[in-house]
Amino acid sequence: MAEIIQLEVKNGDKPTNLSFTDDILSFEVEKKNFKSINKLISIHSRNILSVTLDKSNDVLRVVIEAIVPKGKLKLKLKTYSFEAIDEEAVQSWINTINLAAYKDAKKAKHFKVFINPIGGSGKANKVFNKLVKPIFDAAKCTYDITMTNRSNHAKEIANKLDLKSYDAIVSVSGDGIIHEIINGLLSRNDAAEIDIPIGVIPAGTGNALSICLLGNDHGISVPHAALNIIKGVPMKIDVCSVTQGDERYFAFMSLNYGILADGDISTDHLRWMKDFRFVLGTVQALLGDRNYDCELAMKVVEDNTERIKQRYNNAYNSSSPSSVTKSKTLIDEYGTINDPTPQEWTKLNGDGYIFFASKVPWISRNNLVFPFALPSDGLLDLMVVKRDKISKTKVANILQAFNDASHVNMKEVIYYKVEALRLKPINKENGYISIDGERAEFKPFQVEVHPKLINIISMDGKYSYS
Ligand SMILES: Nc1ncnc2c1ncn2[C@@H]1O[C@H](COP(=O)(O)OP(=O)(O)OP(=O)(O)O)[C@@H](O)[C@H]1O
Repeated sequence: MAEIIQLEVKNGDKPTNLSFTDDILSFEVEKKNFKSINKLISIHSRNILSVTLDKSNDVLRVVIEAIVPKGKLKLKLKTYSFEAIDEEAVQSWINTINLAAYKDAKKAKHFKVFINPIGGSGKANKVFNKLVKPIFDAAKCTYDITMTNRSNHAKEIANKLDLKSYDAIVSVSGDGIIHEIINGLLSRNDAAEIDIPIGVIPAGTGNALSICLLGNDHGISVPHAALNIIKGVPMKIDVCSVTQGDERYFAFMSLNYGILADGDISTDHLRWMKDFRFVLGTVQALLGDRNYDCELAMKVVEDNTERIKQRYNNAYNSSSPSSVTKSKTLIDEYGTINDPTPQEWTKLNGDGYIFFASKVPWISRNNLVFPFALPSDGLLDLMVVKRDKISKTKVANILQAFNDASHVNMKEVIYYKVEALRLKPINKENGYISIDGERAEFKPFQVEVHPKLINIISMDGKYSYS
């Protein structure tokens, strides 16, 4: 039986116990508006931000700051305070609980925070002050804030930042600022030695990385994301280098050509329509019978959707990580495909509807397009839907199926695991190419995956697929 670590305290005049067992802290508090009725509070150690001893006003108090569930999906910050009886016992109890609460993660981290004031339709600053700041303060974390004042501002600062002064760089915006931070870090002279992790607060319109880290339900929840930054440990992710003409830059999410890129980028001016703009843009592209003829060359490691699925199942279903330490090694153990034997550049010429390569499983909320994407297998997942013998209705069905990833069972959807690819649109002067969700120049591009270049903060040490 697990050891119960108990501390006797007083709640008002009444003696009571704070007990900790099996990673759960539990105690009784009076029910609001019902003085004589108690309710049991149970808090998992990962939700405890800090336990401290308050000696002000000549009374010794144990103060517990925690993030507790509010309804099914939300979390809220709560403070509990009890009068301590024995100073020596309380100090040793507090040390034990704080150790259990943080495990491998560093306590009281110091962050460099970037807030994009135009991110998420101008809400990012309010999101930080109202939701993130109280949680960081309760966890005794400190921070220097930069409000970005132009495009590439975060990139320029990340490029020159004294990285030794911080435990993590935190982005309070959408995926665009994360893209900038990664590009700033990887264009430094000391890029090869960088190990500072990036923490993600979803405060933009596109928050795909946060959804990948925390799942479809929690990925846009700011308290979940703040907790993940406080309690998480670095998780390595692959980054792609993209060459377009003379330019070279880095992408951490996706490269997209075809109706999905058109649907996203061509409707950028219709942001007020929220998610509906993607539907509208994609339908327009479908009905407009646009042509996506291209030359696609790739270094294929795996070209059979069934085998790709099997490898994914081996990676994620054969072991269910129960702690941060165990899950941290899961990616290293299973994330790399054994004996990759890349074929020569395979060429796939022709017209199609979708040419979409990604390092991340979710491209947006409710769109699990790449359920086999792994953070650090050194490979890009490429999805191709060819035009041959496929109706427009079928294409619409495929798009709808992204919701529950059932498109992977449709024979028209082909997946490849590739180390590198080159895409050259043909018979077309203008069109849309989207890289990390932003419009890129309409030019041929070449992509290569670099394994484990960047660290992202994660509590679970893996992406979420649900
Ligand atoms: N003060 C600023 N004014 C204008 N643009 C800015 C400013 N600060 C940052 N940016 C730019 O805003 C872009 C969008 O940021 P980000 O993607 O993080 O937020 P978002 O709300 O998700 O935006 P989007 O809707 O474009 O995805 C970034 O690429 C960045 O270059």
